[in-house]
Amino acid sequence: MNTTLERKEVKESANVENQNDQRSVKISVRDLDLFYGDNQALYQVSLDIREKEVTALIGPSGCGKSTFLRTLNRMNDLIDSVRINGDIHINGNNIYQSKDVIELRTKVGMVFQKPNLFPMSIYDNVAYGPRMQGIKNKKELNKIVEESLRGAAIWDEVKDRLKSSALGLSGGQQQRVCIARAIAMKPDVILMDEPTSALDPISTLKVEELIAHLKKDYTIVIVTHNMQQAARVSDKTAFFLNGEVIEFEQTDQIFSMPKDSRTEDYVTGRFG
Ligand SMILES: Nc1ncnc2c1ncn2[C@@H]1O[C@H](COP(=O)(O)OP(=O)(O)OP(=O)(O)O)[C@@H](O)[C@H]1O
Repeated sequence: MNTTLERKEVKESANVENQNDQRSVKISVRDLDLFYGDNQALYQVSLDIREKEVTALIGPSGCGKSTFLRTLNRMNDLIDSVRINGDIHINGNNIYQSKDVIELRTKVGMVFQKPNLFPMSIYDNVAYGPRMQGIKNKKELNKIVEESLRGAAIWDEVKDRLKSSALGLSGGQQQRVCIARAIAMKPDVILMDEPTSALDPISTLKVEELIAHLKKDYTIVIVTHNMQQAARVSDKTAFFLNGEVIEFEQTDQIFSMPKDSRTEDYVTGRFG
């Protein structure tokens, strides 16, 4: 039987280097610890997220999934008590050494659990970010808005009501407009924190189809409580428990042949 140390080494090498992976590493996380004041929420997280793949983060409530997701675009910086050790490189740049957090959040977009559109028209919601970046030309904005709404598979549903309030759309439509708003910033990476948990099954299916489509162009990291969803949409899955990554592997392996008994217990519904 392996010692704890040997198990840790096996786990870490599986997390960070898999010879079968052809795609290049987009996000590299090493030895990441995160504290809220005196409480540690993440322990020595090390993993590589590859470009144009969907990576799902699963695990029981409070295990650190959302905390980890938020480290990837420094959203935790907004919380005073947070302290972080370790490194995160995106496209080879150490994001905690860079001063330009706005640029980081442009490149690493985020979609939240509940749609959070502004109380303005559909058009203005999607054009908001590009306008903030200084794009004023009407034709250029029209093009960005149309391409983003098409990219989020909602153009046909809203093209005749672009000037109407975005808040008049259904929850599922609003969530796809949120995705369009993220796409309008031309990100590299899209983070999704339980993006379908407030949606009905049909809207959920549409967002899942959209995720499958988006991964042609974007690297996606998604937190989900729904294990069928992780199995349906993701290429890789990381299982978190008590702030640690217990196992990070190809999704089909996590669900059919997990290496760690704790992963198996979780994916077979024995706890969580
Ligand atoms: N803003 C915060 N201030 C202090 N502690 C926090 C804060 N946010 C999260 N925590 C703590 O960090 C730990 C991890 O929480 P986190 O929300 O990341 O877990 P999670 O796996 O995403 O949970 P859930 O699935 O319920 O959303 C928990 O113990 C939580 O109480």
